[in-house]
Amino acid sequence: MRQKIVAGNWKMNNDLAQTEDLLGQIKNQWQEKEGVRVIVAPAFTNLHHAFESLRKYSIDVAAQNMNENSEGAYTGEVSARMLTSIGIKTVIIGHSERRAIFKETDEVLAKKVNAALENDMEVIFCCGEELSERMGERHFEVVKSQLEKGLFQVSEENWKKVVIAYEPVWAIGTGETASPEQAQEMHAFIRKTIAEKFGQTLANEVAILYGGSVKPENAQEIFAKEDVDGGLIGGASLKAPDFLAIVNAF
Ligand SMILES: O=C(CO)COP(=O)(O)O
Repeated sequence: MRQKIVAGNWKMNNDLAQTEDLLGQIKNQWQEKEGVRVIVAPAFTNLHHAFESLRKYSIDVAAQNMNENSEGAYTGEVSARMLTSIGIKTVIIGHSERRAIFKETDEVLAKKVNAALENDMEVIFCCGEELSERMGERHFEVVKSQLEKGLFQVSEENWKKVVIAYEPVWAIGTGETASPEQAQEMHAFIRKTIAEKFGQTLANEVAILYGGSVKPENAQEIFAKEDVDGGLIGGASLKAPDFLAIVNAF
């Protein structure tokens, strides 16, 4: 469903005490911002704590990854059912770090998306090109292919549970953001690509977030763009004042 979203991807940061501390700061300074949905994604070990801690707040908790299988001999992995059993209903799938470091292919990501949706979870599906691909003017082609191979198997009915995050790899953790115009251009392209396959009405209903060095200083001009429905925030989501300033940038 199209909505404004600010999601914090904490990545592999924060042990339990640090998680308690950051959540405490967020809660202390929390003022619900009408029309903006806020999500935090701590590491697996802290999901249960975060979910319980935020129960009385309108802040959702997401996982950063999950395995595509339902159960079995997959040492070290976590299934959709394990997540839903502790209240987690949203999962980030296909982050560029998962693709690059953990070699997750489009095919595996498609299976993860299906497994999440079968378990009635919401998916935040990440896509985005690397610097060499942008320099070679292949960025549209790359993102289209990621969407087609990883996401376009989703039934029309299930699109309600899909959020897309466009995260150009060259802008992640580098301090370099895509310009608001570059973000808008790609977001419009993503919406057009969805419209071509599933129709404009459905495409208009999909929330598309931007991620990559979003900070309080640049959030407002990025979020002001027509096809940008919010942000997936890395580094700045680890500091409560910065994260909440980004929420308030809407
Ligand atoms: O990868 C990101 C969010 O998923 C973005 O990270 P940064 O905001 O640290 O660039």
